[in-house]
Amino acid sequence: MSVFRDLRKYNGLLALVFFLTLGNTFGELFLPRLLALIVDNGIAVEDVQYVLKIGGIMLVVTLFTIVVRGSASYYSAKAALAYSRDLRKRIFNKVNHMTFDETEAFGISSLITRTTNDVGHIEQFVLLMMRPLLRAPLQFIGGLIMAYLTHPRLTGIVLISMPIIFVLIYFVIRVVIPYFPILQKALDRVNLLLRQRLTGLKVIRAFSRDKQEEASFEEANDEYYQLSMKINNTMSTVQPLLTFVVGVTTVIAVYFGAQFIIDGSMNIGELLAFIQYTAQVMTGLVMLSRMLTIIPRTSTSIARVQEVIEYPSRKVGGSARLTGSTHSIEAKDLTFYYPGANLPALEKINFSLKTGEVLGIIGGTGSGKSTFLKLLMQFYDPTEGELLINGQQINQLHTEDVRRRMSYVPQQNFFFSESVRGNMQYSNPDISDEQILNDLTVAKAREFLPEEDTLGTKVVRGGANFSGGQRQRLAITRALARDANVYIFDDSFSALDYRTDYEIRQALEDRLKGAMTIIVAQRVATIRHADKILVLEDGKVQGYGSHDELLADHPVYREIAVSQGEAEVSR
Ligand SMILES: Nc1ncnc2c1ncn2[C@@H]1O[C@H](COP(=O)(O)OP(=O)(O)OP(=O)(O)O)[C@@H](O)[C@H]1O
Repeated sequence: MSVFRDLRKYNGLLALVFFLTLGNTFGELFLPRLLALIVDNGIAVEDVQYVLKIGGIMLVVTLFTIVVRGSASYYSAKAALAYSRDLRKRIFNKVNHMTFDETEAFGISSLITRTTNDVGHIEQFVLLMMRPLLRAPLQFIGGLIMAYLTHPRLTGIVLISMPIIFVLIYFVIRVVIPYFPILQKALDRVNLLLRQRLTGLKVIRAFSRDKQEEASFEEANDEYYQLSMKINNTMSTVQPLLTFVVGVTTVIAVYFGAQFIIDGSMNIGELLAFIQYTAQVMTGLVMLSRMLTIIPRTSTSIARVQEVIEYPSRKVGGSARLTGSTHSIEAKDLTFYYPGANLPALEKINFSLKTGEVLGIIGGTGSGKSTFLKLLMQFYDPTEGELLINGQQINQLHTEDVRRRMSYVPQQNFFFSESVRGNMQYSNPDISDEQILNDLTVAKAREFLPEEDTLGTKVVRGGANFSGGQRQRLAITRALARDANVYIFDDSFSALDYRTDYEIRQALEDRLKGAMTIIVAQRVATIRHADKILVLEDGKVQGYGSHDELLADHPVYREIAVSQGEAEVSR
């Protein structure tokens, strides 16, 4: 199973744990034998020297057993924890390269549960496999052999209780197995609701949905509790039943052992040792039963983790490398369908853009503007037609080369809870303070930041300590911080007042002279000075040209411009 692939790295530790556990079990099997010798050959004949000698050996064996058991426990924990760390990393790396829709298909909350809770279950299993799984059969078989060597006939009598234990375990496992997948799904839902509560806080408050959210959470949480209780109740019946069987077996051993002592075929010391071996055999069985009950839970978790790490993630882009800078972008009948969609989100788009030019994209909601940007940044490959970068088909180019030359301001801004400087360094780790201050000035972000320690100003996660317009200006600064060939602004001026919008665009024009600029907007004012404007509607190009050309030739554009008071031709 590929989930366990990383365990191979710890073969050395596993071997060490194996030998330590072997030593531990042999030590434990040896002790009752020594006890029998002390009782029968020492105490019974009042030989103090013999008692002291065997007592000394018992002490050494006990110390040895303690040391090897402690070491086995330490090294097995070390291997299991290192393994689960590697597994979490593997899942993270896999998720890190998934596309948006792939992540959504799993569900973000489920991916979190799989990385934490499910990996935790597998870690527990690995820990159990290393020691108890070896110790249990060794104790069981070793105990049986030693009991047989002590008294074969009594061993035969004791063995009668074994099938009862197997039947018990079998029934419990059959009952609980179907509950585990449902239990993990219930936990996914608890996580989903919690996540929704934390990220959708404002919406929940604004619509006064706190009570409903609490009710939904309580319902999901209770479902998880009920399922856990059902599993727990079934599992917890095993332990007392097993203890009962073990107790009865011991009584049987003592009863028949006493008969054998009377008829002279057994000594008292041998009976004492025999009882201890019986206890070891039973402990081995109880341990095995616990592991068997953990298997269904683990197999559910293994399946869930395996599903992520073996997911055939859609590969975007190709292996061709881009050399030099990106100097032209061109679309020829570019068409795109989202996976599983019947209608295209973009249909037969044509345009071309060169260094130094600005492309404006305008269109109503859902017209395909963001989709076009996603194709450009290789979040998806085009379905039909061509999207060319420096004349090369984008789906043949390496994503790293394509994205490295682009800088992007998304529609929904996200910031890390770090200083302004830290957030800017996210797009360019080598940027100097002076450059950041310069870019803050271009994006008119400096004016709302304190003069003292401007770059050390704390940004709360998501940028929650700034207004919508301020966040847009910080996001523009972050995009400028990167030394790119293509700057993309996805509706990045929408929260700005007209004057600030205008001033920033003026400053950007100068700053981005040597690059390509793509501005997506709903406002004509934001894109009217672009060299070319693409007018999109329902994924199709309704018009393509400069502001003046479009005003003259395209009724849709003219309509939008008139409605926004931007119908006069450029000065
Ligand atoms: N991940 C997705 N899976 C399936 N369909 C999608 C996905 N994202 C967007 N769409 C669909 O593609 C079409 C274009 O969406 P897009 O986000 O590109 O619009 P937009 O012009 O950017 O709109 P807005 O201005 O509202 O952001 C819409 O009909 C939308 O429902």
